[in-house]
Amino acid sequence: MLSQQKQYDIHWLTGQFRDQSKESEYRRAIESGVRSDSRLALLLVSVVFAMFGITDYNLLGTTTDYYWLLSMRITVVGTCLLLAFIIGRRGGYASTPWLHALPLWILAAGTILIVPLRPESLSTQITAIVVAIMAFYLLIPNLLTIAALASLFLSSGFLVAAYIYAGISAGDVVRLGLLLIMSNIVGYSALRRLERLQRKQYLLLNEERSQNRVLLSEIKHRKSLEAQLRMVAEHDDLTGVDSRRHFMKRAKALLQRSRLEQTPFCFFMIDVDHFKRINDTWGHTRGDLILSTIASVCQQSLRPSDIIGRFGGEEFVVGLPHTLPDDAYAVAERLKQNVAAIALSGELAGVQLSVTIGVAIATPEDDLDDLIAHADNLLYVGKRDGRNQVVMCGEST
Ligand SMILES: Nc1nc2c(ncn2[C@@H]2O[C@H](COP(=O)(O)OP(=O)(O)OP(=O)(O)O)[C@@H](O)[C@H]2O)c(=O)[nH]1
Repeated sequence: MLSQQKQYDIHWLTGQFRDQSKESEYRRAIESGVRSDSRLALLLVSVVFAMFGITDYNLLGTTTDYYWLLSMRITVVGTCLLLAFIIGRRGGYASTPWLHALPLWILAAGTILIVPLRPESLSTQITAIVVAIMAFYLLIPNLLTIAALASLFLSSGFLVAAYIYAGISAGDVVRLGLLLIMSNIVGYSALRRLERLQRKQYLLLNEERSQNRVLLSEIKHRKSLEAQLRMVAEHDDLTGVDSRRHFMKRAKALLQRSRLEQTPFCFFMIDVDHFKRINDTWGHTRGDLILSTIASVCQQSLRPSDIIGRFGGEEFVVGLPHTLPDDAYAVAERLKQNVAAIALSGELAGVQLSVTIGVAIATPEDDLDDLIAHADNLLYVGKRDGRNQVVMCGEST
């Protein structure tokens, strides 16, 4: 809890996270944005710095001092452009903050150097220094500490140069110093506020993202739970075929559709013969195994469009949409033969299995309960007549 609080703590003076790993993570996150902002700001500052060469010419003409100033401006602008290029390419805000600090120090040094070369234009330069301080804090994306140090270097360097080369009085130095301190305080406060706000915004965004992630995984988990529940509800857990409830739902829908489309629909009621004897002889566990083997053989004997469910105990039901009576009869026969051909292994080897099947054909008036009743009656006939047979509307084998 304490370390989590530390992670979210922002230093009052630097405007950075107290937690170093969090700070590095933040810097990495904003890296690409900072890179392009830095590059753009350096390009603009270079253009402005170079343009002041015109005022140099107006004031100095083609004197030695002018050429000194010109060389200085060319050096500063050239270095800033080179740095803009390097920062744009690989100016890692997290790993190389000094690369972002360097242009500030170069610009500050260049600005200070103007004083000894153009001491008579000090009043204009004071305005330029105040603007430069603001630009350091606000225009060039930088860390608060870097901006503050470079700005203090600019302010103090300018004051010293003004005192030595422009010959201003000690009183003027104090007045100028106060003005520059004020500019620094304003710039510093504004950037500190910005740094804090950006970090808080970053934290909120991160929090929102992690909440979204939790929510997504929760949704995923619920969906998989739902799927599992549906699977359990819709399937018989011993045999894997449809549960009775699910089968009835599907069969009702298929029957209704076949009635609407006026297509044939057939229905099987399948009962394993003498299953009580199997249970009594081999026990319930082996009985279960036999039952699920029969179910899977039944399922494999059907088309994918047919549906099969466990009606209860050792009884299965099958719905066959789009199936004519003769075809249904053939399917039931094949199913019966496939069950009879099951060759059990181990101690069950030699156990002969068989099923009796009642096949009902849906008439336009029949609902599902009618079909079940018809198939059940036919199944009863088959059982009575010796089992291991298919019975369909009076036909039997
Ligand atoms: N192992 C096992 N046995 C079950 C299951 N459900 C029902 N049974 C048994 O299936 C047997 C069905 O017996 P009966 O209804 O008398 O019918 P039968 O012995 O198959 O005889 P016929 O249907 O007349 O051929 C009963 O012994 C039930 O206990 C089950 O899930 N597993």
